[in-house]
Amino acid sequence: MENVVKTYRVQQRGKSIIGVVKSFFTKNYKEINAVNNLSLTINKGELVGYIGVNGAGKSTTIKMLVGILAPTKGKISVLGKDPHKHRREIAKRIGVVFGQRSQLIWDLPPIDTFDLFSKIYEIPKEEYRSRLKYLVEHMGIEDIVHVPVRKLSLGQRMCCEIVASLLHNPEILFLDEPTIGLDIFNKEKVRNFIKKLNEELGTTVILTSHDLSDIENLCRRIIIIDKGSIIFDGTLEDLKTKYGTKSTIKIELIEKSKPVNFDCNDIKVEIDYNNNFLYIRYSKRMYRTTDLINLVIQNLDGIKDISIIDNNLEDIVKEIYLNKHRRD
Ligand SMILES: Nc1ncnc2c1ncn2[C@@H]1O[C@H](COP(=O)(O)OP(=O)(O)OP(=O)(O)O)[C@@H](O)[C@H]1O
Repeated sequence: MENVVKTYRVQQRGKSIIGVVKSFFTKNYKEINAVNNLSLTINKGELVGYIGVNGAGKSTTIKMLVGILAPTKGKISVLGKDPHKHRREIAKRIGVVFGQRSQLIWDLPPIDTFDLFSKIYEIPKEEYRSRLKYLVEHMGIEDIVHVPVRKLSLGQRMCCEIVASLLHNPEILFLDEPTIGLDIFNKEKVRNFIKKLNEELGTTVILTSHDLSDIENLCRRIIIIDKGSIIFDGTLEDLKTKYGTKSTIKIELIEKSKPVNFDCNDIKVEIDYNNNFLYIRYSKRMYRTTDLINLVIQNLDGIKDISIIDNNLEDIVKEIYLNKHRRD
C-alpha cells in the first residue's frame, strides 16, 4: 500500500427533531478519512497482527486489500495486482475470514459449502480431496463436517469457516477477528492451526483481533493503527522495549492488613492494595527493579512472596493510545 487514503461520505443528521426533519430535505455530508495516507509492505510468509481501537480503520484496510473497496487515493498492490481491478483473479489467490460474517450455508452441512467452493474455485478433484483431508484433520473437524451449520457451536463454525477459506490453497489469508466469541479451548485450536499453516505451508497471514493475546501468541510483526494511520510497525520485542516501560512488583503479605512500615514517599510509584496483595507499579526508566525490591524488603514486615509482573501487550497498547491522545 502506498499513501492510501479511503474517504467515506457520511450524511450529517440534525440532533433535534427539527434538525432530523430538515436533513430529509437538505442533505449535509461530512467526509471522514477511515484510512489516512497509509503506506505498508507485507512480505511473503509473514504473520502480521493488525490492531487498533474500534473505528481505527482495520476493516477498511482489509476490505481494500481484498478488493471489496477501491482506495480514494494511493496505490495498492496485492500479489502484484491491483486488488480492486483484478478482484476475481485475486480472489483465487487469497482467503478471507470475517469473524462476524459467515460464508457457510446455514441449513446444510459444512461439507456441502466445501464442495461448492471447490467448484467455484475450479479445484481439480484429486487436489481438493487431499487438501480437504489435510485441513479437516489438522483443524480437527472430522466429526462435524456432516452436521448442518445451524447446529454447530460458534467455535465449531469458525473452524469450518477457516477451512472453507483455505480450500483453494491461498497464498495470503486475511483473518478479521477470527477468535471473536470463542472459548479459550477453541481460541487455542484456531491459533495453533494458524501458526501451523504459516510455518508448514508458508501462507502469509494478516490478522486483526481485539484479543491481543491472539496477537501476542501468533504474530512476529505488529502494526498498530489509529485514526487511519500507522502509529507503530515492528516486532513485539521492539514494542516492549520502546513502550513497555512500566512494570509491577507483586508482594504477597502474610496477613491481610495495610502495611504501615512501608515508606516510599520520595519515590514516584503507584501503590495498590488488594486483600493481602500489594502492587507497586513503577517506571523501568526511573528505577531498577532490584533497588525497589531491596527497599520493600527493608521497609515492609510480613512478606510471604514477591514476584514481578511485566506489562502485557494489552497494557502497552493502552498506554500508547492514552499517550497519543493526550498529545493530540
Ligand atoms: N461504509 C461506511 N460508510 C461510512 N463510514 C464508514 C463505513 N465503514 C466504516 N466507516 C467509518 O470509518 C472508520 C473506520 O472504520 P473501520 O470499520 O475500518 O474500523 P475498524 O478499525 O475495523 O473498527 P472495529 O474494530 O470497530 O471493527 C470509522 O469511523 C467508521 O465509522
